[in-house]
Amino acid sequence: MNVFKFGGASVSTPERVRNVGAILGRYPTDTLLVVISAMGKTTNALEKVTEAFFAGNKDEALQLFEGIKDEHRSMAIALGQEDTTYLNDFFTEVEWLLHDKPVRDYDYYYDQVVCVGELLSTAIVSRYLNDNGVGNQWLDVRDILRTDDNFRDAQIDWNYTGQKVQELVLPALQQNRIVLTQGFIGSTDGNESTTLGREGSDYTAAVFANLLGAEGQTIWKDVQGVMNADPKQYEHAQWIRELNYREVIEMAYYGAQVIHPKTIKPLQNKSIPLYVKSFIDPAGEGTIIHNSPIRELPPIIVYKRQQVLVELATKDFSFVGEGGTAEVYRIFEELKFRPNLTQNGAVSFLCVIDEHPEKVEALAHRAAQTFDVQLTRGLTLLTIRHYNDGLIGELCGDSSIILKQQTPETIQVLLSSSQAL
Ligand SMILES: Nc1ncnc2c1ncn2[C@@H]1O[C@H](COP(=O)(O)OP(=O)(O)O)[C@@H](O)[C@H]1O
Ligand SMILES: N[C@@H](CC(=O)OP(=O)(O)O)C(=O)O
Repeated sequence: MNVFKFGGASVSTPERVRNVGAILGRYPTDTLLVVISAMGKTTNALEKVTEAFFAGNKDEALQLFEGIKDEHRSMAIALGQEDTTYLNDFFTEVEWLLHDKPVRDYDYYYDQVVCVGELLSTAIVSRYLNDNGVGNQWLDVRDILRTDDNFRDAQIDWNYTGQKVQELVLPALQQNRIVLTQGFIGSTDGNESTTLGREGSDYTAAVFANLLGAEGQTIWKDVQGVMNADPKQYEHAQWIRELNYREVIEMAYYGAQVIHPKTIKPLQNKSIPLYVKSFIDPAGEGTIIHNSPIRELPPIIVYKRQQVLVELATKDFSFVGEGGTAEVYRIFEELKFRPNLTQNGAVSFLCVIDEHPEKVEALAHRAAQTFDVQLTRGLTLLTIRHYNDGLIGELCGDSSIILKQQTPETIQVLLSSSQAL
């Protein structure tokens, strides 16, 4: 039994959906749980619908949603489906909500609207596959994956979900060999939809791999495998044949956008190998990620752009100390926000955070009760694991270094110019 995950890029066009069929055709006897994300950039488009609705712009929200409906209908038609009425139930679920006035918080509405992206993509792909000789059963993951009601960052109830996997997923796999379901979404015990955090479909796949005791999980992407840097940001990026869980969890933690950081733990806990393979070249070797030590790794490079340096200084020249540091972390916890880098001084505390305007403002506002606060925006945080001096010089280029932190394994450099490579 294997778990496959197809991301938004792999189902973004009719050709790519057909390609998913061709990839599944390469595994004619395997039992496969297939987790799929929303098509292309649908999640971003649904976020815009939620924003308009919550801002009270009902007509705009409905109009934006009309565009999403059209795109999905066109996709279904391009895949040879004459009757697209089976999509209407999903559309209606969202439209009912958009006709109301918002009375609950933003995150709740976000999850109720955004979850439809995954429901639509899996419904369309499942039907296409069934029509074209790849028999499969579609499951609504919200009947299986139970979470708490921490909307937009819902936490999984592993016991309940494990029971449902036994009751619903295993029999479906035994009967139909291929089961298709949604990544990224779940549901509370009150049947409210939830989401697991952006790019959370990798994590969904890992949760199922863990609960099913899968032989392996494969993530199908538009790259050859995991590279030592994002090839869109660094032209000399090299493919890495083999990695271990520890290395990947560190890469993801520092911001490498290739695998969702939560994905590794459920796999590591059951020693399930993770394969990252190319949906463009499915016969290619890809990358295998497992538990064993890897002897030689190239430098691994991660850029995080749009960073903000927050300088907190005590107002009366007293030490920051344990109390001040604890206060800063309390604020981070309240805001559900994590610093990418921190540095303690005697009377100051520095942190580097993502440019998330509302959270940055809230952080500055809360911290100003205790500290003098200064913000510097538009910075780039460069992290290199297994670094060497030549590479640091090359990557920092002409940018000035504002902050540096170094261990024998990892160096992090905050650069003044977002023009840095
Ligand atoms: N270290 C890396 N190795 C490979 N790809 C990376 C890496 N870091 C970032 N990426 C980016 O990840 C992209 C694929 O991920 P993504 O677009 O999120 O796929 P999907 O949403 O379909 O799962 C690649 O096109 C590449 O630009
Ligand atoms: N559709 C969700 C979940 C996801 O994981 O997508 P992708 O696999 O395309 O990164 C998102 O865009 O956040």
